[in-house]
Amino acid sequence: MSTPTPHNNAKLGDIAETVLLPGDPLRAKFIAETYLEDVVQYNTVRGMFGYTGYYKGKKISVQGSGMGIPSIGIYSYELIHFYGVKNLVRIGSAGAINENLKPHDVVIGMGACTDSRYAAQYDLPGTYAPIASYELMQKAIEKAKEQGTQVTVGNILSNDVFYSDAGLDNLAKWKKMGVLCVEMEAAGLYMNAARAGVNALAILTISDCPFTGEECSAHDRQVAFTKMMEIALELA
Ligand SMILES: O=P(O)(O)O[C@H]1O[C@H](CO)[C@@H](O)[C@H]1O
Ligand SMILES: O=c1cc[nH]c(=O)[nH]1
Repeated sequence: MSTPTPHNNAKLGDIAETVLLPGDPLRAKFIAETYLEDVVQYNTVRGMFGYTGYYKGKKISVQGSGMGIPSIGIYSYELIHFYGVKNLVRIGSAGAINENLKPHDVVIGMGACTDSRYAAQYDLPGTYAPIASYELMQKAIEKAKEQGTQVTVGNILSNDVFYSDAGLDNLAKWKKMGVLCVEMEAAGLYMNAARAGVNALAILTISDCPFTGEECSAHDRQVAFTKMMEIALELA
C-alpha cells in the first residue's frame, strides 16, 4: 500500500502507532495544541486534520475521523493498512440512553451495537458482535481511576441516523437491552480493527440526553471534553 492516500497526505512514518480519533477535526487541533509537544501537522486533506507529537515523552497522533461509520471506516482502514497503526482510540461525543448518564459523564464502549450494514462485507453466517480491545479498555479504566474520573463501562450503540424518522422509539428499544449511549462510529472502528488484528477502543463523553433534552454546546463538544482526552492520551 502506498502513501500518501486519497484522504491523508502523511508519509509512512509520520503517524504514531497509537492514534486518537475524534470525529471533529477541530477537537483534534485542540488536543494537539493543548497537550502535545513537538507537534507536526501531517494532514489537511478535506480539512480532516491529523497531527503527531509527544505526550509525556511518548509519540502519539490525533486524527479527525469525520462523522459516521463510512467516514471512520476510511480513516481507520488507511491508518491501519497504509500507516501501520496498532492502537486506535476513538474519543467522541454521545447521547445518553441510560437515564443515570448526564452531560460530561465519560463512557467506555466495551461493545458496540449497530444498525449499520458495515459487517455485510465480511459475509459472516450470523451477527457479528463488535467489541473493544480488552488490553486498551483495561488500561483506560486504570488510568481513569488514577485521574479520579468516574467512567461507566458497557455496551453502546453506533447509529447510522442522527435525525431519525423514528424519533426516540428506536433508542427506547436499545435502552431495554441495557445500551448506555448512542454515537455513530465505534462499531465500524471495532470491526476494522478486528479484521486487521489490531486494537481499538471508544471513550465517549455524554454531550446530550435525548430523553430529557439536556445538551452541551458545539463549543463544549470541541474543547471541553478533557477528561476523556486525558484518559486516551495515557494509552500511547
Ligand atoms: O463528537 P464526535 O466524535 O463527532 O461523535 C458524535 O458526534 C457526531 C454527531 O453529532 C457523530 O460523529 C457522533 O458519533
Ligand atoms: O450520535 C450522537 C452523538 C451525540 N448525541 C446523539 O444523540 N447522537
